[in-house]
Amino acid sequence: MAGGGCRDSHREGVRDVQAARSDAVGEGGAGGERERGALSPGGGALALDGVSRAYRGGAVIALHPTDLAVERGRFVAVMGPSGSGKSTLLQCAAGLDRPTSGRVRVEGVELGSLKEAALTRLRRERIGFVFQAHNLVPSLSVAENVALPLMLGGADEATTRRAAVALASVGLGDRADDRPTELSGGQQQRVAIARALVTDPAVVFADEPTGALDPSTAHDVLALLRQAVDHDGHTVVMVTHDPAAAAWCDEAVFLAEGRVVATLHRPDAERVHAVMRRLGRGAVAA
Ligand SMILES: Nc1ncnc2c1ncn2[C@@H]1O[C@H](COP(=O)(O)OP(=O)(O)OP(=O)(O)O)[C@@H](O)[C@H]1O
Repeated sequence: MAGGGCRDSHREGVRDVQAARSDAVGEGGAGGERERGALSPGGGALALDGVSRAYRGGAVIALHPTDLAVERGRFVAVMGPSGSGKSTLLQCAAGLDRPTSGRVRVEGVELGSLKEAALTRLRRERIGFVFQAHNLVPSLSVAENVALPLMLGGADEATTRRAAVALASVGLGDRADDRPTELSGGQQQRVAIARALVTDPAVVFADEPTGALDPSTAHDVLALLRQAVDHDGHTVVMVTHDPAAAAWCDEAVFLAEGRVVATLHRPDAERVHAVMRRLGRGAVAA
């Protein structure tokens, strides 16, 4: 269960890097190059340990060595200006990209230790993805789209049943036989969420899941993700530019120039805006 019911008793405010590091490690913020997201002392669903990513032989450092731990049953926003390293962090954390240094663990399994086939299997079975462009397969029915991650491991009656349950959980149980194109943008994104949840993954990574939606539809999609966390114990890590979206989360982690520079516990849109303004242009959605 995410965050308990003490939202108002944890107004910690914005912390600078030094304070965030101290909170995370529970000690006096000794130096070093790493930046920590102060989310969980014990890890759980996801742990990044000194994860960095460089390009062009080190000429471009997209992500400096970063530590981040996300407990099970948490909803975490990753924010920051354009080019601050959000996608890089997400790609490394989700096993879509190999970090230049450091370790990523999903439920304690170190991704770097896996060969490509095992990593692919782990991504399919233990990680869910929701993208801005929901990537539904137009030639398949809604139910078949939801069942897709299960069908790659072989389709059977249980697969169909699980897909139906996932579809019902996003309120689209009656649209199982439709094609994705027969649904609205918001409904398609709900199908994508059902597909991400159907394997009961350790972590769902969402990259701007509401970026293409109007505010009201975005609200519904975020409420759905929140429900998946609160009611079903899912863990969601979401990249977003939108302070209103971040306000649905338990924590917001802010990146700037490839480093975690602030963490907000129980963020609200106003405080998120304040941090984003401080971080400068490109941080806030238009
Ligand atoms: N393949 C690559 N080769 C070289 N540089 C890259 C590559 N991918 C990303 N970068 C650089 O790494 C930095 C971080 O990029 P990243 O896409 O992670 O930022 P972001 O915060 O997700 O940005 P946005 O909000 O605009 O999507 C940027 O300076 C980017 O130009």
